[in-house]
Amino acid sequence: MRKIGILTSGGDCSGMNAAIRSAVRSGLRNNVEMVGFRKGYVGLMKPDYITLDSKAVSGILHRGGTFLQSARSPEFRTIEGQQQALANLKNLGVEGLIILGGDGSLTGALALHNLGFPVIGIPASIDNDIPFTDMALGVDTALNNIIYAVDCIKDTASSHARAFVIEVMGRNSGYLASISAIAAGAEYALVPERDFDLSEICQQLRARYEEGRDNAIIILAEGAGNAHQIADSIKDAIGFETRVTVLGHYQRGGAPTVFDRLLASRLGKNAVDLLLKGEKGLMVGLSNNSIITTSLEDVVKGEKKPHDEMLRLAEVLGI
Ligand SMILES: Nc1ncnc2c1ncn2[C@@H]1O[C@H](COP(=O)(O)OP(=O)(O)O)[C@@H](O)[C@H]1O
Ligand SMILES: O=P(O)(O)OC[C@H]1O[C@](O)(COP(=O)(O)O)[C@@H](O)[C@@H]1O
Ligand SMILES: [Mg+2]
Repeated sequence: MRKIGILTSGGDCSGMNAAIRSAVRSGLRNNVEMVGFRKGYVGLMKPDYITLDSKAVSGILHRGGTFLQSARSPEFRTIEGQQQALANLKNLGVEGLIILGGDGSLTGALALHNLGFPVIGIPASIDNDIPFTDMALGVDTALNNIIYAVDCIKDTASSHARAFVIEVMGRNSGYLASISAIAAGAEYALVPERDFDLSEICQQLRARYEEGRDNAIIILAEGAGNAHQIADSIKDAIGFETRVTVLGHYQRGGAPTVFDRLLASRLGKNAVDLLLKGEKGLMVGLSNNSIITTSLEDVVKGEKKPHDEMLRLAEVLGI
């Protein structure tokens, strides 16, 4: 293989830059020309690309976001958009493509694979909603961002005897909410995967209040409800003073953690190795601290299940 392309698609996350750097350096070491498409599938369809030499990827390992930029592209969902991308790849002499992104981007990767183009996917989304990898890129950094914010909010919640509803991202996944609730010692994690009874929660908060515990942290996954409505319900039911903090895109940026830097470096290199071995239509992932591969078809069909042990742990801790 003489030329490999790489792109970052969907919601950005910390670790994307580190993965690009690793893939580029691995490719160059094998005398492969590396090109980066800008703004995900948008750049693939235009085409908008840059040649990536070793210098182009220096100084980016520690930076959040993606220097190739990312985008969501409705046009790429159409067969016309995909054919356009394919034609550009052929014209440019690109023989393999590495796609970093979440579940949507990997569905796009499968579409290219099904059209006969060699593709390897790298799971990258703070939502951690991609099956066949314990962790996607960016999840660990996002969790650390959340924990820092929750620790800060806990201080002021305690000073003012308030209940805080802290909304975290995750689209339809409660992963960030449940794991950060465990790690930050929150009182509740409200997630789409588990039904909750707000009146029961209010009763429990009142009982805690009567015991002298006059502040609480409720971490709400964005897909599980409306933070302001929940805070108002708590206030109306028990008179507890409430505040809402929506952490928003703060969660997605910042210097990647050591975990994300290492995972990114491992996945980037492995993606190149696979293409050079003639493998295609696969996603690289992490399982039991080893790099594994799964067909993109299984990834797209699969569903990420909440980890039983974590659910039990949350239960034992009363979250
Ligand atoms: N079913 C699909 N077929 C082809 N491309 C898709 C499909 N779903 C998503 N994509 C492409 O992937 C992009 C990113 O997907 P999205 O779900 O927004 O983010 P993420 O990849 O982070 O989950 C979309 O804007 C679209 O271009
Ligand atoms: O950045 P946007 O376009 O506002 O999208 C926000 C969404 O992106 C995410 O941060 C990441 O999701 P994806 O990885 O699927 O793109 C979600 O948690 C959130 O719902
Ligand atoms: Mg997604």
